[in-house]
Amino acid sequence: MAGILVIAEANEGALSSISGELLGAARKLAGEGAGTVTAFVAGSEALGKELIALGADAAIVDTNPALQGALAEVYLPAVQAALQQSGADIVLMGQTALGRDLGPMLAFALDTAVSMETVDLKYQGKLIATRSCYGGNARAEVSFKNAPAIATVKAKSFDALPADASRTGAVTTIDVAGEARIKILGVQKAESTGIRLEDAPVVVSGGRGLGDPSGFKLLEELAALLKGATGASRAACDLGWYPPSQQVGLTGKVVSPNLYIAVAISGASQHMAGMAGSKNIVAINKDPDANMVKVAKYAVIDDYRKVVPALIEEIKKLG
Ligand SMILES: Cc1cc2nc3c(=O)[nH]c(=O)nc-3n(C[C@H](O)[C@H](O)[C@H](O)COP(=O)(O)OP(=O)(O)OC[C@H]3O[C@@H](n4cnc5c(N)ncnc54)[C@H](O)[C@@H]3O)c2cc1C
Repeated sequence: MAGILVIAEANEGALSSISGELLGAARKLAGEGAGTVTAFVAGSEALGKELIALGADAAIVDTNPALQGALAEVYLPAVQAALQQSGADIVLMGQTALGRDLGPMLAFALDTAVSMETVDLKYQGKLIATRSCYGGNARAEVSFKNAPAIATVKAKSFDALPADASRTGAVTTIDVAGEARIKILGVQKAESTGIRLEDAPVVVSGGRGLGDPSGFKLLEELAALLKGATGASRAACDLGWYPPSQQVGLTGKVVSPNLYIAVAISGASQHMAGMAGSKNIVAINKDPDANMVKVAKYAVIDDYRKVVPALIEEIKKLG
């Protein structure tokens, strides 16, 4: 057995961004000798073709409608069938609502182990996974005694490859689903206005140093001018100053924008875990020794109440 099985995810008929990122990771491993890449997805054959374009050598599409509820116990026998069909000895899935349950469930069923919160992967004759541990303060490299090696991969850990419509590969269908012991009574969408935090090219985040929730109004104004989104540290969210859905960090969203403006955020490791991949970091902080100032490309050392309004005025002048 050799090869990689990627568990792709789709939402309302469209592939989720984690699917492309997992295929980016799988292609890297394939380049290091891990074998061919098979992608599994629940939905239509068209999704299978999209997965081939994004880097899969073959795709297995499960057309059973029961999988649309994205319950791990319903997915389990389907993924086992895909694993058998593909002959893969590595399984990659997202650190998502589905992957968080499915990874351990699959590992238990197959008497193997799972690397959760995986942030990097390499293949050196066997899979080696790097994962966050100790609340994001350290990273551990793990390998696997048994096969298959299973990893749930954090969003934004790998880049998706550009879709290449000229790539070819077999798309096969299966119709397998487990029994659901959980009944979904309803689905409530999180309210969101404007650009999604995870997709925004610019993120302006605020922390406890804002002093009160009104500081976020300024940050929202700055973010809107830069066509970006507003995020927050956990401390600010825990104080009830900003919605938890906008929290950046280890236990929040992972973002990698072109520009991350951290306003009154100290730069704790758990916050950094969510934004360290940003291309350019700007810190606005009173404390020159704050960790965020140390990692930033540019820093303004002053009270944000002076800096942010001045920045807004200058940006407005640019038109
Ligand atoms: C298991 C675990 C998971 C966690 N997950 C997350 C997570 O996902 N995301 C996250 O953010 N945190 C997370 N945390 C919390 C994290 O450890 C920090 O406590 C938190 O990030 C601190 O938030 P902060 O930077 O806003 O606040 P503080 O650390 O209090 O920093 C406030 C900053 O504001 C500056 N400041 C104060 N006043 C002003 C002013 N007027 N103008 C300019 N600057 C000013 C200060 O100099 C300071 O640097 C987690 C912790 C644990 C244990």
